[in-house]
Amino acid sequence: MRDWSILDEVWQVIQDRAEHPSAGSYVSSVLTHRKGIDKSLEKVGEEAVEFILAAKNQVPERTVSEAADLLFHFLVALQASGTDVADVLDELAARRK
Ligand SMILES: N=c1c2ncn([C@@H]3O[C@H](COP(=O)(O)OP(=O)(O)OP(=O)(O)O)[C@@H](O)[C@H]3O)c2ncn1[C@@H]1O[C@H](COP(=O)(O)O)[C@@H](O)[C@H]1O
Repeated sequence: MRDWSILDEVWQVIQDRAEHPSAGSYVSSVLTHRKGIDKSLEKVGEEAVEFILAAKNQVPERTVSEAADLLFHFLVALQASGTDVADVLDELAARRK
């Protein structure tokens, strides 16, 4: 099984964009959007719907692509909400039986 380090890598770059916004960065454009946090929350909603449709219609390649979009936008939204992904992982770990 592939390890999950790519999620950590993407999370780190999102932190970096939040601390040092840069022109030409998509993440920066979302985090500094005039709509504020609503922009990233809208993206999570859109990508969730696209993922659901792809999975429901059993289109494997599209399901993978939409799942990646959803994970990415979810991480951006966590940052926008001031939530540390480490707290989310701790919460999951605490639920292990
Ligand atoms: N994983 C992603 C990723 N997935 C999707 N996207 C971008 O998300 C945007 C959303 O596209 P859509 O078609 O959903 O919508 P749109 O209408 O074009 O854009 P919106 O106005 O709705 O946001 C596209 O511009 C994609 O390029 C991503 N942009 C960045 N990343 C990661 O974030 C890192 C930092 O990116 P920058 O901040 O751009 O340097 C990259 O190295 C990647 O690892």
